[in-house]
Amino acid sequence: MTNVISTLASSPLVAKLLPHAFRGYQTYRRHRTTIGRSLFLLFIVRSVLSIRQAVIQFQKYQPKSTSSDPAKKKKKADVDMAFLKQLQRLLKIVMPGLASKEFGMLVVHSGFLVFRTILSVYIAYLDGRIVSALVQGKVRDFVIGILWWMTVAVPATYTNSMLTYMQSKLALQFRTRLTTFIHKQYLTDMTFYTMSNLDDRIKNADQCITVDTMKFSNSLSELYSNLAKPILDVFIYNYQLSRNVGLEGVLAISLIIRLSSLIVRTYTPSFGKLAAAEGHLEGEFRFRHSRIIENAEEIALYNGQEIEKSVLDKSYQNLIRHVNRIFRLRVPHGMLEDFIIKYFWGAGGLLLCAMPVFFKAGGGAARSVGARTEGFVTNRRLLLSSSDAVGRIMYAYKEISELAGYTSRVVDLLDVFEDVKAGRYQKRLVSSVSTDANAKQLQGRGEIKQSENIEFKDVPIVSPNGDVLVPKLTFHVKPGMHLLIVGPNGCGKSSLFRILGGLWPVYGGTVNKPDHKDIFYIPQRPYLSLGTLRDQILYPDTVQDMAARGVTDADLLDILKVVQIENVVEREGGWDAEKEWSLALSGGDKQRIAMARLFYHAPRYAILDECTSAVSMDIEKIMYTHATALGISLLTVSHRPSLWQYHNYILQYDGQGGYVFTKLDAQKRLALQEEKNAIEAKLLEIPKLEARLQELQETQA
Ligand SMILES: Nc1ncnc2c1ncn2[C@@H]1O[C@H](COP(=O)(O)OP(=O)(O)OP(=O)(O)O)[C@@H](O)[C@H]1O
Repeated sequence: MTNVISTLASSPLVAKLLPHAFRGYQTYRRHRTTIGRSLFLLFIVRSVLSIRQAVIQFQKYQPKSTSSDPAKKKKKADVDMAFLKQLQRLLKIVMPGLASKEFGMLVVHSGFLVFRTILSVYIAYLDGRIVSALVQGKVRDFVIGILWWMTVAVPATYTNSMLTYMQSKLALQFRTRLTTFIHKQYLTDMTFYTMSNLDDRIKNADQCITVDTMKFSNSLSELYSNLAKPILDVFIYNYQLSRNVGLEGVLAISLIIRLSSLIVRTYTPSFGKLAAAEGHLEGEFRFRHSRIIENAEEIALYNGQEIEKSVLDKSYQNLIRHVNRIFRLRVPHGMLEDFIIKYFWGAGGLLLCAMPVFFKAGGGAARSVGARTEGFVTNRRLLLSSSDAVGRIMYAYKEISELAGYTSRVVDLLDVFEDVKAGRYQKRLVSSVSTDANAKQLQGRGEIKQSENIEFKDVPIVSPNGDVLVPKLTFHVKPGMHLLIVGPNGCGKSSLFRILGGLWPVYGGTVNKPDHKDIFYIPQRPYLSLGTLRDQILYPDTVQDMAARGVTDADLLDILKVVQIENVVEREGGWDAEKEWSLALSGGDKQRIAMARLFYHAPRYAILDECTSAVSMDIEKIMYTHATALGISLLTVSHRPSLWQYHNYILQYDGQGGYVFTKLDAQKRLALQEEKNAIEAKLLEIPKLEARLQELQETQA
């Protein structure tokens, strides 16, 4: 090392450069304050520019909104009158009245808040007394002060812990009220179905119900603590301060605080809108994940990982791009906020505390050193607490904005509930709707009447996209009739059942139908609920309903014997076994369980929508003959010719909006069967003809 230095020192280049370097250093020493100042100035200018840029960037950036209404889009999630109205609406739900448990908890919470402020003021005076005793060398006063300090710590720490406890309890209580209310709305009037199938506004109701309500409740409860206490603090501390240092000083500093708060508010990005948009993107991301779990088997068999991964990645990228934007916006905003709250107000506060020392305010200049020290320490503590309180109020603005975001998401959900319950749907319609006739049809409303029989009179079948599948449908089913419904794919066969089940609106004509419990529906992929094996047969009845009907496990086993699946009880571990039944049972097992469910309920009418596609012909025969023997009238959708023999009426769609509803007598049945056989034979010919055509083409080439 020494060698290197001596070699360098003796080098001619260094000898040449050294005088320049020395002169440069001398210049720097002479101007170092100027350089320092310039660098500092540069830093300030750079910071201001970056804040400006962030604000411009924020103004340019508008988070995507789900609403199609431009007026709504503009208003959503801002801290304004609309927000206050929305909040008031939710407050009525989470705190139903002055006699509610939540209001009681709020009063207790407020009591703790007041008590803590009183303790803080006392601690400020105690601090002043202790330091004053120290400065004056009064040992006895000092020790007494310390003992009091330790004594006050007991109620102070208890109050702090209770405040945290009350805040969490309140959040939980709010969430419970809101979730209970939402569940009631969501699971009545088929709202869970209509809002996802007939309306486009909320795509991820699960996210809104689970995450957004939780965030709203936490945010509301936090906000109360973060706002109520500082507001109280500001009043109490400022009152104490004005007594100690004079009202003018407190007024002057309050004015400075007010003006600087205005600056901070002006440059605060709309965190509410950003939080609402983040919630929306989180929901989308989660929804895409849940789709993969739902369709795992199909995706795996298609080997569709790559495409699913790209869909997930894209959704995640959208989310983190947005979150990153929020982070970037927070940097300059945090700087501005910190600068004003901690440094600018801090300097103002020191000036205020110095007033009784340098001037006559509060009789300060004439007092002893001990009294001046006591006054200064007390005032400074009061002031620090006061400025901390004002700071909290300022920070709370950001929290209010975020609360506005969560509020708007929850209120949007409630609005959609109300709308779909009243039959007001918002869905992007397909092009065919633009014709006048279709648009008119969508505005109309048909009649629904209670009846013993099922009867459609001039009822249009219209899909949620506004496609008119059948302009006017007329048919009926009475006890003893068994109706077969046939037609090409997508012509509206299952849609008829959706209208009958009350899922789709009746846009015209009259629908006569019996009570909901008299019509039982079995789809191609039967729904299996969470619960025991027994629950699968009873669904939607409960074990209590089963007992009330006088049905025993032995009766259920007899039903399973009819569909030849009684071994499932032993195989799966008894009636009380609980599993994810949709995974545990095969396609055929599921269809047999669904049939067993039908036999247990034995309704007046059964809708069988391709529900025997996975079982053999023998089982199919048993199912149909047993259902008929139980006196159930069947409405079957099926492409299987083997099923025709069990029906005596047919509703045949032509796929162009037309249909035929007629008796299916033996002759007609035979004719239809022959026609079907002929078509199937022709279809079988097609591959042979294609192969021959290819042979000929190859020979030609
Ligand atoms: N929830 C929905 N939202 C929008 N369109 C729908 C919805 N459900 C069904 N449709 C549309 O309604 C039309 C009729 O559907 P439907 O299920 O009644 O056909 P289908 O005759 O039973 O056909 P398949 O024989 O293939 O089961 C289809 O074009 C379908 O795309």
